[in-house]
Amino acid sequence: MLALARTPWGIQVLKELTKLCPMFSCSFSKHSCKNEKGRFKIVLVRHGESEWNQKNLFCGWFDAKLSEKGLQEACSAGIALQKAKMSFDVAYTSLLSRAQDTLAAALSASGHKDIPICKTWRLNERHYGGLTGFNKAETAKKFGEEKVKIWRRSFDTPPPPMEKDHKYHDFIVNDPRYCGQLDPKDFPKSESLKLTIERCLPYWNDVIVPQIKEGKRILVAAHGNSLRGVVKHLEDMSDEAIMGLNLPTGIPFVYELDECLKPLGTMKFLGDPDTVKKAMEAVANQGKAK
Ligand SMILES: O=C(O)[C@@H](CO)OP(=O)(O)O
Repeated sequence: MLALARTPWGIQVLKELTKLCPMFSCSFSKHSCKNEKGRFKIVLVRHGESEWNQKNLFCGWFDAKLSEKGLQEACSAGIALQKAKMSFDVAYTSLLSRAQDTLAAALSASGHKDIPICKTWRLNERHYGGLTGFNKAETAKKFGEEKVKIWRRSFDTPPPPMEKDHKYHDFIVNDPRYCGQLDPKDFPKSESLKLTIERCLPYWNDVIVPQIKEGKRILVAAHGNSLRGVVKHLEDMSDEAIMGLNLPTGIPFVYELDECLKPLGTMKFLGDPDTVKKAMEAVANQGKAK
């Protein structure tokens, strides 16, 4: 079976078989399913509003802090988790403060004390390259809304690269939080959603998935685009469909997963549907010229 999976035509055969019988992929996945009948659950949350979200700036790997509203959103996320009676054994987040601070506030507001927290650059926001620090509405005015939509939401068109003389280049590349995790020569210069998924998925598959399969209750606090990557993967969304997804800040969403980690439906937000809808539209509209 493994030999088959190593050849391109073998991968195709396995994909076709998997479509016919989802259990097939489960039985031959790297980690076998522990709970044959049961369902798994995973909770994901985009960080609360950051100071750069508030100013409508492309942020990416710049370490913007939470705004006051963002901190409140994070606390409300925790209260929503508590109301939904969600408890967690382990949490995952990025190396960026806005995600870590959201996680800390949400855990504390939901009454969690001292659960292990794993931090990885692989859950960072997508790198916004040369656009980092620019105002989204002004960029749309300059280059057109269509171009900005492609930079923000297309699957595989990365924004222009961040050159060495970019205002924020050295802040990011010399940031000590990456020491031991990411070699300066491996720093992205800009990332499309496709590239974001390529660096995020190995962590998802190798670290988070085995924990889900062990029955661990997991909370992931990350970013608009790293989470869009996870959602695309989980829901097997097309490159076109994912363009339409804008995640709101600070509202947790839950996936129920079957024994093969396929979602049993789409994401369920722990929030009032009208508020969620408006918050998603507001994120989409950030790229409109004012
Ligand atoms: O600026 C960013 O890093 C992201 C998330 O805030 O923005 P966008 O929604 O435009 O991808």
